[in-house]
Amino acid sequence: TRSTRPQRLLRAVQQKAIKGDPQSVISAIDYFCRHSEWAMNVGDEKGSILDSVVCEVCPTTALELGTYCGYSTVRIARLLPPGTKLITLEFNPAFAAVARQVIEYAGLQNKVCLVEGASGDLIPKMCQMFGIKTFDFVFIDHWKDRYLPDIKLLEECQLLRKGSILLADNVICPGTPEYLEYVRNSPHYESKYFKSHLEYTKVEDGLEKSVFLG
Ligand SMILES: C[S@@+](CC[C@H](N)C(=O)[O-])C[C@H]1O[C@@H](n2cnc3c(N)ncnc32)[C@H](O)[C@@H]1O
Ligand SMILES: O=C(c1ccccc1)c1ccc(O)c(O)c1[N+](=O)[O-]
Ligand SMILES: [Mg+2]
Repeated sequence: TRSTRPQRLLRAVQQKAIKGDPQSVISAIDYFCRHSEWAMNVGDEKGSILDSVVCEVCPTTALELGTYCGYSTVRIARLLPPGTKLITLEFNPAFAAVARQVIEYAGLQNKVCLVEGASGDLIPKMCQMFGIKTFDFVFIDHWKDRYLPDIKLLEECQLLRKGSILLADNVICPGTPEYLEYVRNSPHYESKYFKSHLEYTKVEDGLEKSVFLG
């Protein structure tokens, strides 16, 4: 049977990257997506913005909604100091299986906790599962119609604190209009748009960074 795109992406990592070297894993995936097959990773251009926000926040607790093949998971985890954990949620078992191998190839399995399941079910369990009180940083990159309900859920579960940073991918393409309207108009958030491009294309897209004000 034909391989899947995530499986072909994983093979490219295994053939081109150096085991234990996160940057070479990132470069191998970006090369594959530019020259072989487009895939919905945040990519190198928006990835650099993601890197700068992670470095600025220096999170001790971080959450990622939507793992896919683990590209952004590796980007974030490689920047985290020892002792900090990135929790990443993925409800597609086939994608999760590939992501685990990509994360392990990068040597970052001790900084990442990949949980298989739907964000709507797992977010309310973060406290009991991990003893997490609040998240310093949340990267939002799952299906676009879930962005707004899931940040409202994070608020309800009291998983955000004054100063928590939300960084949302694809606010222009494919677009997340309800989410944007909410974080830009709510008195509980201060938002800023980082203009960029849809991964591996010239189409406009960008990231929205929102600070929770409490
Ligand atoms: C765009 S991909 C993630 C890309 C990844 N963040 C990166 O940049 O490398 C979106 C992923 O979110 C997953 N997903 C969508 N809705 C979800 C949900 N409610 N809970 C968990 N995973 C979800 C999809 O299966 C898919 O793998
Ligand atoms: O929705 C798509 C999409 C829509 C149609 C075809 C392929 C992908 C998409 C495109 C770029 C992204 O960065 C991204 O995160 C997603 N996504 O699925 O979450
Ligand atoms: Mg995206």
